[in-house]
Amino acid sequence: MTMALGFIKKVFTFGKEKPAEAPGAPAELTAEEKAAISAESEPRGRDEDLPVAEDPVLAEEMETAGGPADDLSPDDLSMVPLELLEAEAEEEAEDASVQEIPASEAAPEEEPAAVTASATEPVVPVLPKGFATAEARAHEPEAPAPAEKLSWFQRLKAGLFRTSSQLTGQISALFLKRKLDDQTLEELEDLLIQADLGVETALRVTDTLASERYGKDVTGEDVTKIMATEIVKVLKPVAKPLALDLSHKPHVILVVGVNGTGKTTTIGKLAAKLSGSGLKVMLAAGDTFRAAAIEQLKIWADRTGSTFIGTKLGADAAGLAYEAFERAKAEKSDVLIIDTAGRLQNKAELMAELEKIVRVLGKLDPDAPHTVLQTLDATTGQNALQQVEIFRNVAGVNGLIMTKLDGTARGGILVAIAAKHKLPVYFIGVGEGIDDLEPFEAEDFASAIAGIAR
Ligand SMILES: Nc1nc2c(ncn2[C@@H]2O[C@H](COP(=O)(O)OP(=O)(O)OP(=O)(O)O)[C@@H](O)[C@H]2O)c(=O)[nH]1
Repeated sequence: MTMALGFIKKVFTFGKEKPAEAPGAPAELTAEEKAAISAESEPRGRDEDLPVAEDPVLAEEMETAGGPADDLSPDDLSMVPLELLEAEAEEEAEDASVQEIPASEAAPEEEPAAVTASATEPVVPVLPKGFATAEARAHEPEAPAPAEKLSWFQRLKAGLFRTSSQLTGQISALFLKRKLDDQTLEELEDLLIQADLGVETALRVTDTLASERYGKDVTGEDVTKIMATEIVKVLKPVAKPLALDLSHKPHVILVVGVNGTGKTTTIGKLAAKLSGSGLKVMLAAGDTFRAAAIEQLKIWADRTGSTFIGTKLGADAAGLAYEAFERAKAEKSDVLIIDTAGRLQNKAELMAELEKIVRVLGKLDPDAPHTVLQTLDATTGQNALQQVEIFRNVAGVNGLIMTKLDGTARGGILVAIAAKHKLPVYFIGVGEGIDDLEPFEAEDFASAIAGIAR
């Protein structure tokens, strides 16, 4: 209970205190750590420091592992405008000008609340906020204190400032001294689609508005309120805690997504939450494509007190995943999180690798991987919608985490993704720090996009 309370304290004091770490570990990357992960482009040979996994899968299996899932024909795949997506992503990254955040948006500094507990009480793992046991999904700690909530919300609002300021400015201009008619409704629909919210949500907003206010005067504020309400309706069903079935020992989480979307960092943040609540966590470096990714995960394992398993650069990722699962079972780990490569540059290889990982895990437990999480970079806009399409078909993604909602995010796309895919969104990333991962809250997100105070 001491540990559980300790963790709850960390969740409740989010943004106020140093992150949960292994004793003695530094809060930020040290110069050595940064140096260790900086040489990412240089391929290297066998890493003597890392445990090496044998490949339990026959070479011929690998050859037969290619090809898309049933509902994704090769034609579908060739239709995915990959080069276009990548070019778009680069363009978007270049375009993303840094927004100045008003001083009033700054998060206030607060002192963490003191929490005490008896050291003699038995350790009962209580899952962190944002997780639930399979039996009791609703088991969550109490709501955070209002001041803390404000701090977290301000960060999200700052991240979505670009989206909200542009959108609310355009909406106000549109409805300046104009009645609600077909013309304004059409223009509003265009604005909402341009903000990445998707056609479905845009139509929800205009339909509601038309049914309530057609022919009447409306203000920009009226419209943004209705927009926020409709966004909540889309997001609420997908804002769920990540259910862990700890009877699996381990519950296996496979993390997939395009490279650079924040897989490794998110794994580190998840590991911090889970190990901080007393669970035994193992991290497996299944991104064998990049030396820096292996090193980076090892650093996260050290920082979070998790067990690390890696292999040499270029080794078979499925072999590593299989060995990690065997070892996690033997060591009775509660949760095994497997990192993967996300290079979309070679779709066929990526698909073959991900399919093979899923297949070999299934040899040890037909239900594994129990969770397949995809990370999405909030700065990529429309691109993210197609990424979900691809990885859902290839790896059976059953949950999402959106990262980088702290910078110049284009968060509207999460609404379009929720409307289309209806996949649970478990967490959102709001920074590079170890505790910059928050459970996804529909109302907060909708208010931040609509620029509404909460
Ligand atoms: N600002 C911000 N940066 C983030 C967030 N999450 C990850 N990053 C940064 O994004 C960059 C890429 O993150 P990684 O975790 O390496 O991404 P990855 O998907 O594992 O990338 P590969 O290893 O290349 O496949 C790093 O510089 C992270 O620090 C976030 O929520 N906010």
